[in-house]
Amino acid sequence: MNWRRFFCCCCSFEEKDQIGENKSRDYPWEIYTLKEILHATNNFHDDNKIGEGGFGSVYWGRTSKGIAVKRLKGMSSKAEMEFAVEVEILGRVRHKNLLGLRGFYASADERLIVYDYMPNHSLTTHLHGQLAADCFLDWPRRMSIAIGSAEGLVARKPLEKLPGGVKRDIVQWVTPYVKKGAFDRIADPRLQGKFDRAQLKSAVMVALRCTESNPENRPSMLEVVKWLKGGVEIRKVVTDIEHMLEEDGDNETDTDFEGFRIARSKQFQS
Ligand SMILES: Nc1ncnc2c1ncn2[C@@H]1O[C@H](COP(=O)(O)OP(=O)(O)OP(=O)(O)O)[C@@H](O)[C@H]1O
Repeated sequence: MNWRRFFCCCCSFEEKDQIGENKSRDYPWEIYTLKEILHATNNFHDDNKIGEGGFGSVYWGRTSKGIAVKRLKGMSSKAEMEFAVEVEILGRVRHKNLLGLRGFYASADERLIVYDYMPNHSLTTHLHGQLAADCFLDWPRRMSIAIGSAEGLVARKPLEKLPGGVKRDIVQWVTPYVKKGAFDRIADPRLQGKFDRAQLKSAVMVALRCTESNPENRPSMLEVVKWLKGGVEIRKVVTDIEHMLEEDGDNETDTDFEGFRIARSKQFQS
């Protein structure tokens, strides 16, 4: 995108188009002008860049508190979807365990999402990114993060079920191992076998229920929390999924999944 054009465009929009218009106060957004965002991020200066995701770059900014601004690249339908999903989901939840959305901006050629700045980075960074080597998350901490995140999603009633479109490749990868009961092979190799097998099995089964193609069959987040905490109903969930997988048969070729697993292990070892 042409920077000069963007800057001019901001000037003309800044008084009218505010970030995260929140007239109804249904959402806990703060109101920013685009000028504030540009000022906070030093006009999206390279020195302020803190990360790069699949849909755009993320910049650190200074307002009264620290903010992180995701600037979506391109205006593809995928980017539009990412913007809508992120604003819709994070806009509805406000919880200490979830990343807070502070606002957003949308104009003809720009989509910006403003979050609280998280000095400890993302979970992905800790699990697979540059902090994976320095800061190892053991099994109890992983379980407590999973439960904490699910609790964060319970906090907001209208968002009882996760939306569809959750990454299918993970489900495809995990299914053959679940069918064989090979839960040890699903675990992150970096845990070196130090995890609670029953908890892992429950967590995987819950994840499978959450990614069922028919949204009606997916559990509410309240159920997810109960099951992850080891409520008695988890036994039924596990049995149901086992039956479902038995009926489904063993259609997949394991070779593809094995390749995926080896590549994943190498990634963790490197
Ligand atoms: N609120 C934030 N506070 C601090 N750093 C952040 C924040 N949001 C994102 N980042 C940094 O920017 C990086 C990219 O984030 P982004 O959300 O764009 O992508 P992602 O979640 O890593 O991947 P994808 O876009 O594929 O979902 C993160 O890995 C993280 O290091």
